[in-house]
Amino acid sequence: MRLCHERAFVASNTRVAAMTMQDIGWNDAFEKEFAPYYLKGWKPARLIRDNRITYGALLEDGQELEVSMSGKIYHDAETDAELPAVGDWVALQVGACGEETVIQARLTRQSCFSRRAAGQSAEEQVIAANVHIVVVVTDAGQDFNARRMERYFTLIGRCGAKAVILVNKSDLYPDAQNQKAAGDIRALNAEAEVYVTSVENRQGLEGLRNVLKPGVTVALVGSSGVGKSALINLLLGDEWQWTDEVNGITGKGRHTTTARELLILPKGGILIDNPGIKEVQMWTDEGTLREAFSDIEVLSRDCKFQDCKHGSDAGCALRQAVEQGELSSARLEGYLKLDQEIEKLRGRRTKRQLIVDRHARRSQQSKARKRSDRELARELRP
Ligand SMILES: Nc1nc2c(ncn2[C@@H]2O[C@H](COP(=O)(O)OP(=O)(O)OP(=O)(O)O)[C@@H](O)[C@H]2O)c(=O)[nH]1
Ligand SMILES: [Zn+2]
Repeated sequence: MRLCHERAFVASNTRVAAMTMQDIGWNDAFEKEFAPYYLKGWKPARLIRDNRITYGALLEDGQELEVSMSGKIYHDAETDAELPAVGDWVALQVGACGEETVIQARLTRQSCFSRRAAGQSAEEQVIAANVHIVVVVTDAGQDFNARRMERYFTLIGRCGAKAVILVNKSDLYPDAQNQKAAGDIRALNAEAEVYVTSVENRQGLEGLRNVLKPGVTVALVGSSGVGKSALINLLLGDEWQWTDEVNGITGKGRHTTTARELLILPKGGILIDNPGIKEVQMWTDEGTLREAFSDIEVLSRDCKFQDCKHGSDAGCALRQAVEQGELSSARLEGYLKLDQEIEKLRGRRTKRQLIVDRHARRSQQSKARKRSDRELARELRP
């Protein structure tokens, strides 16, 4: 079968063209889940671009296809979060000449990096699916914000990914300032890998390079202007110079931050770049909140009253810890604010659930009505 709308993904970059499914994130669990789809003649592919109506999908043979969702996938999804997203593995029914290639199924996500959608919606927004590592880029100056970092950690923890933090632009700040920022970040999350880097001077990047291995999917996030694009260009650029094939990966030369993209790095690793994320909004649950602030949770057991609001309540252990310098007041404020936010989120989620339930009931009723109409019509048929 010849494919019409296929585009060579990496036409003359032999190193990437020789990649395997594992190089782009495939593993045994996906293989097992895919078994019934092989029987239908469907092909596995990873979504590398979200064009809203269509998606870019990368197939085993290195071909990139423009694909669309089947009606079933669209209608079965109760929330946007269930729709295919960049990083998802899907089953494609590849169209013959002139026919569309259609996503017939989405494989179970092994992890999912998501946030609450902007605006009033309580709906989860998937940033990237099947992510192993989230790299947060920040700097020790203007961008540094421990509260925001806490939020990143909450989201990353919920996703089950490893956190790698780059305190970038180190060439612009005194070493002590860079080290202090890195130390503050480590204090928030002992498991995070924190590196002081200068993309400009190509310094401090060994740690990141070490986690970028074939098959490992990395999502790159951070405020605007912290150096994400510069970093991507560096990671891709090295190899581009090697291969003399500057347009090999994106087909348009240097990486541009216009759409969500999944990039296969020439030296191994899969990078998902999310230019859209200016500020991480929370999509989380109480459990994750408690985990992120487990030290405060433990402290609060010493509050005199079990329902202590940690405000002006008498005998508040948290306030006392702040007074004694054992807990930073900013961190306590962050904790209290997150709590409020989750309350609000829960309210919106309940409301949304009601709407979904009502909708489901209505469509059940209308289906039942249609069924009984059909039965009646059949009975009345001469
Ligand atoms: N001095 C210095 N400048 C850097 C460094 N890394 C990046 N820059 C510069 O900072 C500016 C912004 O970097 P970008 O890579 O465009 O930032 P970004 O995170 O991709 O920003 P968005 O695309 O808006 O999300 C550019 O002029 C970079 O050259 C660094 O380590 N040191
Ligand atoms: Zn208290």
